Amino acid sequence: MWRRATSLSSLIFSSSRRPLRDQQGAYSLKAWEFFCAEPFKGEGCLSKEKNLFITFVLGGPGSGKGTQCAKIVENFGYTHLSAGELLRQEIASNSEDGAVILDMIKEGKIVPSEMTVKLLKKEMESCDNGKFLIDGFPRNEENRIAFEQIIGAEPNSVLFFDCPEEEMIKRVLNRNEGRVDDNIDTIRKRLKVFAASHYPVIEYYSKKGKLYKIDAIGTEDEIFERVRPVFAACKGAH
Ligand SMILES: Nc1ncnc2c1ncn2[C@@H]1O[C@H](COP(=O)(O)OP(=O)(O)O)[C@@H](O)[C@H]1O
Ligand SMILES: Nc1ccn([C@@H]2O[C@H](COP(=O)(O)OP(=O)(O)O)[C@@H](O)[C@H]2O)c(=O)n1
Ligand SMILES: [Mg+2]
Repeated sequence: MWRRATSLSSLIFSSSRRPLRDQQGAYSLKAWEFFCAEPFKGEGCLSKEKNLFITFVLGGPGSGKGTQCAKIVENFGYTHLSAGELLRQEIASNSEDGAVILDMIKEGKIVPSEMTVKLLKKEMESCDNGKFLIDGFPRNEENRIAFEQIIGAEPNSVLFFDCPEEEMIKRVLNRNEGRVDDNIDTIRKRLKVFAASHYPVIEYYSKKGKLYKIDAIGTEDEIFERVRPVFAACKGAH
């Protein structure tokens, strides 16, 4: 069950251009309740003193996660951690893990969670900012559980960019960043992995009332206008 099916999401992400005034008021109040919950104080290896405020950013390959994260950072002062980017940096470092990771990425497979969470943890620990956008993670239940166990934190909220497969394929093939996995064969494998593994994660956060499903079709700016109210409602709270 999506949040969209409930009052909040239908208000935030409805295609209606001008929500009614009282609807906007209701939305603001609810968004405040959901998004501005007490920041999580890390209880795992991350300092207990650090107030963590975590948003997971999910969606298939090419759904626009990275593009929208850049806009959120610019407007709302988050630190962006892309799981895929951290894995690519690990490959570039020529470490032992890097060799394993390269093989997995070429095949469109999900890298063992402890490797990915180790990289996320290192970044989170070395960052003064406690507000994190974690992009492309968790991609499956194993990722989700490993994060909870190793970091000792849960996300405050989860964005899910909902995009049709044909649009994702088109965008990835046009991405032109020289990635080893942005070719049609690997994309098809990644889409299969995505279809097989993302739903339980989405469902888990939906049941917790933390999921915000966003229609990922439109221009980058149009999509950001669907994202903005979610963060704007909370600006100044952290
Ligand atoms: N709304 C959009 N419409 C068309 N192209 C987009 C849109 N958002 C992002 N793109 C482009 O699609 C490609 C994939 O976007 P990206 O943000 O890297 O997605 P993801 O991180 O989900 O794989 C990039 O080349 C990006 O410039
Ligand atoms: N949590 C994650 C994130 C990415 N990855 C790997 O890294 C690849 C690229 O991830 P990405 O998030 O940069 O890809 P996009 O969705 O941005 O296209 C994935 O296809 C996986 O092989 C992973 O194994 N586990
Ligand atoms: Mg990306």
